[in-house]
Amino acid sequence: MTVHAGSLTHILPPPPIETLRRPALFLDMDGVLAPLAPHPDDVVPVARRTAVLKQLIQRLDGRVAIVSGRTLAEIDRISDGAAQAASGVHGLERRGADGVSVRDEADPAVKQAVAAFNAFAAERPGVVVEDKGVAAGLHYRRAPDQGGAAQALASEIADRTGLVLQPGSMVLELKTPGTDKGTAVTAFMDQPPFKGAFPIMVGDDLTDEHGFAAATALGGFGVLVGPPRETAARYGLADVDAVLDWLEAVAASVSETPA
Ligand SMILES: O=P(O)(O)OC[C@H]1O[C@H](O[C@H]2O[C@H](CO)[C@@H](O)[C@H](O)[C@H]2O)[C@H](O)[C@@H](O)[C@@H]1O
Repeated sequence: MTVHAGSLTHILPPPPIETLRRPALFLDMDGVLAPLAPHPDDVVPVARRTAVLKQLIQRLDGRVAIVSGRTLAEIDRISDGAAQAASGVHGLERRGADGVSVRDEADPAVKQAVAAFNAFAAERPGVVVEDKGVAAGLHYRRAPDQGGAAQALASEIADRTGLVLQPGSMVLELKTPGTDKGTAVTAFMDQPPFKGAFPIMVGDDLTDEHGFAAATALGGFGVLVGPPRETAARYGLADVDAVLDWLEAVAASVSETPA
């Protein structure tokens, strides 16, 4: 899917709460449900996040999915197992509300990418490699001066192997081709309990633009978390605390809405 981000010249308004009818929530993890941290392992379960996820899943009859670049195992670790429906590694891993998981077959070139990333990181303190099986991540948040060299390496591997280069927040990922967060949202919306509901994608990264576009195409909207930028999202929230406040308000409002 091609993402056409709209032009943005103003701060986006917060998403509505009381007027939502049968919402389906698609929630990004890092930068949305959890604040960014120096290392991926630094992100740990938090009681407030786990509680609101459980409450929403119950009150929305299961229409809540975490849609992340992390693996399903990482999503489960950070959310304390609260989320049944989830998509990991930008749509390459998917688990429905029924608990059934599928994972795309890894492109064999991912192993080459992991080896090249490990060799790169071995000589550069602070650079972290994440092996996600179907994708490889090269993190330079703790070594920002290595961003240019990391970009050159990842681009060269992508050009040579056909892996998809996915830039993120101080990370470069090389993915098995075929999916993104938009395909994940679309696939969820074709299945119970999401089918026929009003899709809302909440995200912060460029990777989330695919989810915003998919939610919009299916009659819903996107919510951009963080500073204004060119985006396909219609609404905005300032930060993780504002996201959790909004989710708690949605949960409270749903509990008051007659079935
Ligand atoms: O789609 P998301 O849920 O936003 O996941 C995107 C990536 O998140 C993780 O990396 C990012 O968060 C780390 C912890 O805050 C941070 O240290 C790193 O710099 C960020 O890029 C995760 O490690 C990746 O696998 C995800 O793709």
